[in-house]
Amino acid sequence: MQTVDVIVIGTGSAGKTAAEAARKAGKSVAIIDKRPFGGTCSQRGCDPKKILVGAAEIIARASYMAGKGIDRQPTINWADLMAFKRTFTEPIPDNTVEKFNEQGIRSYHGVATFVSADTVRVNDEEIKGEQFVIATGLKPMPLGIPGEELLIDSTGFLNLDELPDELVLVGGGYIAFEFANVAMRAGATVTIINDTPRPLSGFDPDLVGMLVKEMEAAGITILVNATVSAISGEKGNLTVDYEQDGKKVSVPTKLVVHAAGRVPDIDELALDKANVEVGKKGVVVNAFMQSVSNPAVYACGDVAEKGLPLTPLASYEGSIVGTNLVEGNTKQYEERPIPTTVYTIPPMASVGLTEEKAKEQGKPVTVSCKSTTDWYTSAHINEPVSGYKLLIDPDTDAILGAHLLGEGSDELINLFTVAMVHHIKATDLVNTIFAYPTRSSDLKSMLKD
Ligand SMILES: Cc1cc2nc3c(=O)[nH]c(=O)nc-3n(C[C@H](O)[C@H](O)[C@H](O)COP(=O)(O)OP(=O)(O)OC[C@H]3O[C@@H](n4cnc5c(N)ncnc54)[C@H](O)[C@@H]3O)c2cc1C
Ligand SMILES: NC(=O)c1ccc[n+]([C@@H]2O[C@H](COP(=O)([O-])OP(=O)(O)OC[C@H]3O[C@@H](n4cnc5c(N)ncnc54)[C@H](O)[C@@H]3O)[C@@H](O)[C@H]2O)c1
Repeated sequence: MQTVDVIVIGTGSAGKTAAEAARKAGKSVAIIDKRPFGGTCSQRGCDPKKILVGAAEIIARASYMAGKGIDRQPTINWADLMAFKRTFTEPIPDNTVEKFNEQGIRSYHGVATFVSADTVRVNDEEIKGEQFVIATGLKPMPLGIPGEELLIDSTGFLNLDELPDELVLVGGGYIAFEFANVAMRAGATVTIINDTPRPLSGFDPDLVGMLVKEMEAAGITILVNATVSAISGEKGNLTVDYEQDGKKVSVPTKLVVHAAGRVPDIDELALDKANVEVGKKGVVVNAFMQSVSNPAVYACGDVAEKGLPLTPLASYEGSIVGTNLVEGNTKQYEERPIPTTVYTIPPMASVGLTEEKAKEQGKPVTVSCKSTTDWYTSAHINEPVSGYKLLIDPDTDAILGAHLLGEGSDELINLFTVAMVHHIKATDLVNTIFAYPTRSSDLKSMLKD
């Protein structure tokens, strides 16, 4: 049996970061993954998604300018776009293993399962470790409905060789809204079916309302209060049953995509064998990202019950674990403003407090909310919708929350984040000179409001 100092399960942003830090400090490290090495973001998530969104944005931008100087509308060649996407995703597993080899990290391909508190099995091999890192991410939430096997998940969508001309997305969160825009701009008829009254529930409802209106105007059907209860038929000829306001409805479609949420990927780990406590959102950890029930085990990334399931947080948590593996528990998870963007067309981005949360906390805030569709940054590209909501502390002038909709919001949100993290006041930002005309230069007008 092999024995190492540290066994890392999962080769995504979290696991990789922790493994590399431990190895750099001289620990012997084994890393295991059951899928092609490299994790979700680079192969099945953020990065390939952004390639498809990038193409869809070209279609949208051209459509805004139809009759205003752009004559011929471009179209998406799905097969070519997928081939381009694969030039990014396909080299990742080999490159990842090569990098592990160069660093002296031993890599194992297969499902990892604890057989006891200090031993993990992969295929037929058992590896003994002193410390463990669980970084296994999330998987699509089982829906428990008849015909569930007829759904494809986000990975299936990102690997489609052909895009059918109609499809249904089950769920109304990040994945549904991003994929809906891509598929619609690639020529498909798209329906989003979300069970709650509010899709994209973590974002500001006023901006979500503006986005939904624009996506509907562009041709996407968005159903709310509608719960998918069954899928039937066969590949390419499916029926989706849903219940909306007490009524049962069936819609025919060609493809149904799971976008109804993701849950910790832990079923195969046999965590009970390692005495690792698990909560609803994953492995329960303390501020050091260490299991509260077994100090030899750390968890980071989406699978840890801390922070949002986003790539920058997976790397951040991985670096905390890396330090604590090497130096003992010295680095703690710090709460801080975390920006997030949903890559719809246009994108919507958010950081810090929402208006609802401020009300719940009884916090005095000055709220400004405006449509910016007629501002130059949107008007010069004839963008159909944009807007913002800002929350400022009336006593200290601190920015408490920023919520943005419109082209460039995914970049502008980072400026707000810098201001919040480094305590730059609203007035200081207003007194800064920004390049014009840029979306960042709108920040002054937003804050002066
Ligand atoms: C479609 C999609 C789009 C996304 N877009 C964005 C975005 O734009 N921006 C953003 O910030 N975030 C985005 N995310 C979220 C982001 O991808 C995740 O937050 C991030 O990848 C999490 O990294 P991780 O290291 O925690 O887990 P992962 O990268 O998921 O890695 C976990 C690894 O563990 C492996 N594993 C699981 N169980 C076992 C086992 N028992 N044995 C061996 N190996 C195992 C898996 O195969 C996987 O490779 C997106 C997610 C999806 C699905
Ligand atoms: N841009 C990004 O950063 C990005 C993009 C994609 C995914 N992600 C990450 O991946 C996670 C998962 O994304 P997601 O979109 O699958 O989940 P989500 O949690 O964002 O949204 C799921 C939605 O599906 C609804 N739903 C659940 N069951 C349903 C049913 N039976 N019928 C109809 N609706 C149903 C939920 O109410 C919810 O609105 C996100 O939370 C996010 O952290 C991030």
